[in-house]
Amino acid sequence: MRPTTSPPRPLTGLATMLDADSGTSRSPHAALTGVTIDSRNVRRGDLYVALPGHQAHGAAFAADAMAKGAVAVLTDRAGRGAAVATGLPVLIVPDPRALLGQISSWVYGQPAHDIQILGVTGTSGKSTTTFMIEAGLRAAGHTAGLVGGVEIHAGGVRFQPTLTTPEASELHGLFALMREEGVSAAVMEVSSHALALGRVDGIFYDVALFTNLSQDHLDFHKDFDDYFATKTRLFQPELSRAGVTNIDDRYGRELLDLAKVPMTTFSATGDPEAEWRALDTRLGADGSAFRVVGPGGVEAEARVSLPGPFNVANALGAIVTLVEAGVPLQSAVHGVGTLTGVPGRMQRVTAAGDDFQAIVDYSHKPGAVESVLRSLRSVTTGRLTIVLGCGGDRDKGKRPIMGELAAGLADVAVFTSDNPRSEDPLAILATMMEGALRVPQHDRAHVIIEPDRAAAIGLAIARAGRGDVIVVAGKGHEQGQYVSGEVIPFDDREVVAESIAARKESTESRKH
Ligand SMILES: CC(=O)N[C@H]1[C@@H](OP(=O)(O)OP(=O)(O)OC[C@H]2O[C@@H](n3ccc(=O)[nH]c3=O)[C@H](O)[C@@H]2O)O[C@H](CO)[C@@H](O)[C@@H]1O[C@H](C)C(=O)N[C@@H](C)C(=O)N[C@H](CCC(=O)O)C(=O)O
Repeated sequence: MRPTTSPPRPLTGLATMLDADSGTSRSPHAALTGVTIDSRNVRRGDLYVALPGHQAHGAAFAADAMAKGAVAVLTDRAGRGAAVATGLPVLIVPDPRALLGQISSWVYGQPAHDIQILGVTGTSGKSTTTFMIEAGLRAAGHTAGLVGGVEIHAGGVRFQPTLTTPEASELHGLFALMREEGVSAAVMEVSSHALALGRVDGIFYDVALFTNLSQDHLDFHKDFDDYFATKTRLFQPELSRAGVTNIDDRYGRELLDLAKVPMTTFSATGDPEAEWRALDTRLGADGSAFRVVGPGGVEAEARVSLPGPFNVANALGAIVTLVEAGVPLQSAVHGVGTLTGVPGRMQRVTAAGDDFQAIVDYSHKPGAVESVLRSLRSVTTGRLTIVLGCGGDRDKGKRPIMGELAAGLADVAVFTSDNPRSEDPLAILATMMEGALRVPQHDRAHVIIEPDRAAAIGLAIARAGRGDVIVVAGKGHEQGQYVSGEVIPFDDREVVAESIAARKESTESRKH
């Protein structure tokens, strides 16, 4: 699979004549075949949209965009000078980002109108649920598409994304690519950044799903209320036809009062108030079985091949979303049950014969860390070890919470670096330790501080005993570590596999 900062594009954009008069343009008309906000990704025929940013103004790259073949520039007053200097046709508007979705949709020939689109929002479970929904769409005979933080599937084209929800210019290009690939229905993760920044403008969701909400992204949102309010925007008639919500989650229940589209409720704990419920749930180490009961007494036997109660909630949310989108219940249940794994989500790295389990998981938020530890506890016969860190230059409030959860729920907690960015890793770990110390000593995990992530993983694997479960949390499918402005190649799954091999080698050499 191709990792990319420059995603594949549709073969054909809609060549459209743009009337623009910059006063200095060489040509008053330009044929547009694409849109991009990043000069590094410009293709011949693109409209380059120069946006103001945190580091720079996009207009600073307008000349670069022109050299790569951009045929016009859309920007704001601040970007005018540099944009006009290119000699290209220039459009000046007060807020170019506010137009990005509609313009991109128009340039690519409104591809999102030709595809049934389902959206998934919430703090945890978005990626796994989108993979489940995609499997259900396929089971119902759709050529399916998927857009999310782990992978993008546009029919036969698959690649790795840079954002959970792409910018609007990229997103409409993706839907155009999907249309070319014959995709009839697609599911996508909708992040709160996307809703706040208008990345999904010009998209209409047939059904939108809310999974749950817990503390995250407070570096971007003013406070938790702002984070929740942003999520609720998806459930307004401008963006979606219908919604599905998890009423086991406090915010999923509150959403019922805030949504302005018809909502369907579900509960994985069998709450009688929910329209759809999971009953007789049987949790197992490799997955769970449960009975889905819906309105009018409809029911089906469901199976999810991913462990933990949170995957029962993900599966039920996926099934209800599929049914609301017109997929027959039996196809939805069958499709969801066929999913056997999502890269970097509770991904087992140890082999069947190993006497301990090593799992890599993307959990990097308090809610996710808590549910991963609670569900792994139920399948651990030995000690439960977690290796985790907290990102630098991001939501600092979650650091002590993560430290407290790890120290309170695991037997061994190894605190290590996870994208320290510009911060001192030891300073981040010290704040996590403050949280760990809130746990009374007799209940507290054995806490080890090792800022070198590879050494931390190696240490956890070397100490593993029979029946132990080691979860390496935070990175999941990601393949880099952000350190002081650089991305250093790092894949937890590879490092875990290498540590297991090193452990085997040292056991063998001790035998001889
Ligand atoms: C912190 C943040 O949100 N940054 C976003 C922001 O970057 P910025 O303001 O720093 O941009 P900048 O570097 O100043 O550049 C200004 C403009 O010049 C353009 N540029 C820049 C350099 C160049 O050579 N050529 C060029 O054209 C840039 O594309 C940009 O439009 O504007 C960019 C484009 O407008 C975004 O892509 C970028 O998202 C970054 C990559 C990011 O990491 N965002 C994260 C936080 C995010 O969106 N996360 C969510 C949620 C994840 C989840 O919960 O799963 C997501 O949906 O992924």
